Amino acid sequence: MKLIDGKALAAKMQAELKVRVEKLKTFGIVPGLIVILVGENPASQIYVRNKERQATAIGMKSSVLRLPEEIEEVELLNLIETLNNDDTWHGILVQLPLPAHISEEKVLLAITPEKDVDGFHPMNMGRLWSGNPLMIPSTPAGIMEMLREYHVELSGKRAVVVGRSNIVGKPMAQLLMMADATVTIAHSRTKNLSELTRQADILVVAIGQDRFIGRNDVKEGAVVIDVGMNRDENGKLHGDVDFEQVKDIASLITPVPGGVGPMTITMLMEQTLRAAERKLK
Ligand SMILES: Nc1nc2c(c(=O)[nH]1)N[C@@H](CN(C=O)c1ccc(C(=O)N[C@@H](CCC(=O)O)C(=O)O)cc1)CN2
Repeated sequence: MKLIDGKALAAKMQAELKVRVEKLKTFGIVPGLIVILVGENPASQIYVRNKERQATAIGMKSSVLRLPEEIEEVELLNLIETLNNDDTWHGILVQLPLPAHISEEKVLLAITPEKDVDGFHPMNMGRLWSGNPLMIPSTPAGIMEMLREYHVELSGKRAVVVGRSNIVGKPMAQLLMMADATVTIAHSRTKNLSELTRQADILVVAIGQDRFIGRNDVKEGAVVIDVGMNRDENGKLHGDVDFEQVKDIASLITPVPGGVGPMTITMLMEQTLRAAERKLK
């Protein structure tokens, strides 16, 4: 077994992004990312702080708008509209999850697709599925970078994605398909799931269930990517894959923490930089 070190790859990419940011600044463009956080979800607060820190560390302009939990949906939509028209910001993102009284669908639709660095706007999702992406959701984009970095051959390989969310499962499947893998999407209602996962050369698990995939669900030599982040009663973080059971079966495996997570934020920086670089064209 070899570990896929997401933390190390993210650090390497950040150094490369910093160079690109400096270059863009010589053309008078300072890439800007604005993050909107509604409420006080403790995990979201950490992710948002990390996004701001990372953006600043690579030389980008960054700000976080912290809004009260009880903000009205219309107020949030108006704010997004103002940011859509503000040239300071090349990337706008709304941290998820949102409070229950706010429609996630309406909010994501309000962000102009050119600034939607999360790639969650239906137009960006559609463009990805049409094979002509503008913005790609950060988690699957980061996974593709990891597979590239570790020279994982995808063409003609059997990939199984467990999870069908708009944020990870669906875009992941499409990116793997664009790389000529033969892709199956499985989910919580899939019958005989293990039969499917055992056929996977590349297994991506994003089902949100603690250590859901074990020894008997993985083919010998498979590449296993774990998107899960589940905290146990002691606060210890576990993936959707039982790392201890699977580590000696897989040829490559991502740890949790230190695998997919760090790449998610770095790919967000990359998308923001790309959005700013488009201003040159
Ligand atoms: N607007 C968005 N909201 C959310 C997204 C997203 O991509 N866009 N994804 C997640 C949260 N998320 C980024 O926002 C995120 C989650 C986790 C990590 C990470 O680095 N995890 C670490 C472990 C952290 C810990 O100890 O808790 C790791 O895996 O090593 C980065 C980003 C939902 N919301």
